[in-house]
Amino acid sequence: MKVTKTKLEGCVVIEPTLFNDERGYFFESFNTERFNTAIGNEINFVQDNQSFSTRGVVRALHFQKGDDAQAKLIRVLNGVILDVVVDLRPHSKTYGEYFSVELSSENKKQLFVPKGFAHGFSVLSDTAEVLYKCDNYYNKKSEGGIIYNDATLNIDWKLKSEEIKVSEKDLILPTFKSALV
Ligand SMILES: Cc1cn([C@H]2C[C@H](O)[C@@H](COP(=O)(O)OP(=O)(O)O[C@H]3O[C@@H](C)C(=O)[C@@H](O)[C@H]3O)O2)c(=O)[nH]c1=O
Repeated sequence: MKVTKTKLEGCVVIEPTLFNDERGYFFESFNTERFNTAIGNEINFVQDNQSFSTRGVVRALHFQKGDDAQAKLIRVLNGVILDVVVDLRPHSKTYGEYFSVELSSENKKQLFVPKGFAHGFSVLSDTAEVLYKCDNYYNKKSEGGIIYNDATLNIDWKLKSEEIKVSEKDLILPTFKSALV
């Protein structure tokens, strides 16, 4: 497996080793030992989430607060997404910066996002199924978020503004500046 660091310390892109033969392909989509070695930390994933979305959907930008903060490992079963993370760690040298990467069923890339980041994605294919592991359980009371089109972050979701579809819940999220005070 190939592990590539990103400009945001702790966020890494993982590309599993693929075994092709006349039947098709095989790969280990997750291996605790290899994963922990790759990121240099011991992560205990406790919840898997799967979502299906159509082109233009933007699910963003989400995080859980305090003790409920979640590290996530994201991959795509079908389709293409632009996965986006924003560094919310106050003492980080990349605080307030974002990183994006295309994850697809074709490239089989996975993005590991440690605690301390907001996460979201846009759907660039007709449909997309996204699967991600979390190292903490969902807690509605701890949910936090930032509006997807925040002017300070200025995220390029690789979609035309008229095709973007956002949930009612996500449309009323605060700005980056007001979310963190
Ligand atoms: C996230 C989550 C939601 N739910 C429920 C709450 C709600 O009724 C329904 C849909 O929830 P949401 O609208 O929050 O789903 P969604 O907008 O897909 O939220 C997810 O977005 C991506 C980008 C993330 O990073 C995730 O952590 C999560 O925040 O599912 C759970 O039961 N468990 C969970 O872990």
